[in-house]
Amino acid sequence: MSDESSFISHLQVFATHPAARGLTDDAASLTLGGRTLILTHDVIVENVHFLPSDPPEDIGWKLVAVNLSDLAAEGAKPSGALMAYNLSGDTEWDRRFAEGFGVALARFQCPLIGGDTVRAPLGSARQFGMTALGEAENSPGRSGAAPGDDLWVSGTLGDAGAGLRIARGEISGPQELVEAYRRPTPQLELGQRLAPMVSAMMDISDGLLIDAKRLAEASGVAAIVESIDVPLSEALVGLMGDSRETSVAAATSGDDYELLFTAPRRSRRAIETVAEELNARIQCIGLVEQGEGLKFQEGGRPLPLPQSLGWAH
Ligand SMILES: Nc1ncnc2c1ncn2[C@@H]1O[C@H](COP(=O)(O)OP(=O)(O)OP(=O)(O)O)[C@@H](O)[C@H]1O
Ligand SMILES: Cc1ncc(C[n+]2csc(CCOP(=O)(O)O)c2C)c(N)n1
Ligand SMILES: [Mg+2]
Repeated sequence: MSDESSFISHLQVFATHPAARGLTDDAASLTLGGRTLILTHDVIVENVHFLPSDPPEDIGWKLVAVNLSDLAAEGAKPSGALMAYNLSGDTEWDRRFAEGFGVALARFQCPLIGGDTVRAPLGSARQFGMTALGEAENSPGRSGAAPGDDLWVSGTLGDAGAGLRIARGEISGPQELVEAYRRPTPQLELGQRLAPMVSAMMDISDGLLIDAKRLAEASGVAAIVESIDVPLSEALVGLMGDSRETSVAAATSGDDYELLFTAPRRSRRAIETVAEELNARIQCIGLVEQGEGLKFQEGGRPLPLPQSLGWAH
């Protein structure tokens, strides 16, 4: 168990309010006066979530995107954001961060409604927090996947993981992949449209395999992931080749901020129609079975699970 999951399990003992949903979901779901408020809070830290060399505008954008991605997973429409800022000691850097933060809020129609600003000790790592609030009529959660359901994913995976390696100078490759790392797009509209059709949904922040395992655990089922069906972009295939290694890296690198969801087979057509209407890419990458845990396969034949299924703090 990672330090992160062990710490969350200490909190789970007393987070018994129904809104906490056992701390197993992407966001809290608080019912107030007959309406459902979805709440999430994410922090991003220098050298953990972003690089010191990333443009400050992109870091501001990323803070918004990673939070709104948790709202997307709950099918919520953003209502507002609160932001926690540590002054960096460089006023131009701070201005550029605010610019990117504002551009992202405008793009995803999420008003800034408050926050807090402090000065951190000189030389400490930059870190920023945001609370996002949204409203949802249906918020699927992770616990409703049932045997026989299809397992779906939106977008392409692994682009941000490769982009991070390019940004770090470990490999050279197209800027498009670096952009996927620096400027993820939360799938808000897709999440809102899919929410009434799916049995479970979450966003992929830590990696397809680790997140699929979490979804399966929350639902008390087994998830089967087919490596051949892991959606890869042309840019990624062009750089890394269309191999098992590329699919495994794409399924474990994280930072994708795409949606992972399950739905009964009878909903296939309706799901594809929504994706077509939104011009969104979706791919059926496996299925849900009775049992527990995660199974990884290639062309139907079992593959050993990679040593690391994804990111854990
Ligand atoms: N310090 C904390 N206090 C209260 N709840 C927490 C804390 N840290 C995590 N949680 C809760 O634990 C659950 C899992 O948190 P986590 O940040 O891993 O969310 P996630 O959606 O799986 O990942 P991501 O935020 O990357 O999308 C969530 O319900 C979250 O609200
Ligand atoms: C500089 C740098 N090194 C590594 C990574 C990879 N990474 C860090 S946290 C995370 C999961 C999402 O975070 P959380 O679980 O906190 O929401 C991933 C995939 C990165 N983004 N930047
Ligand atoms: Mg999440």
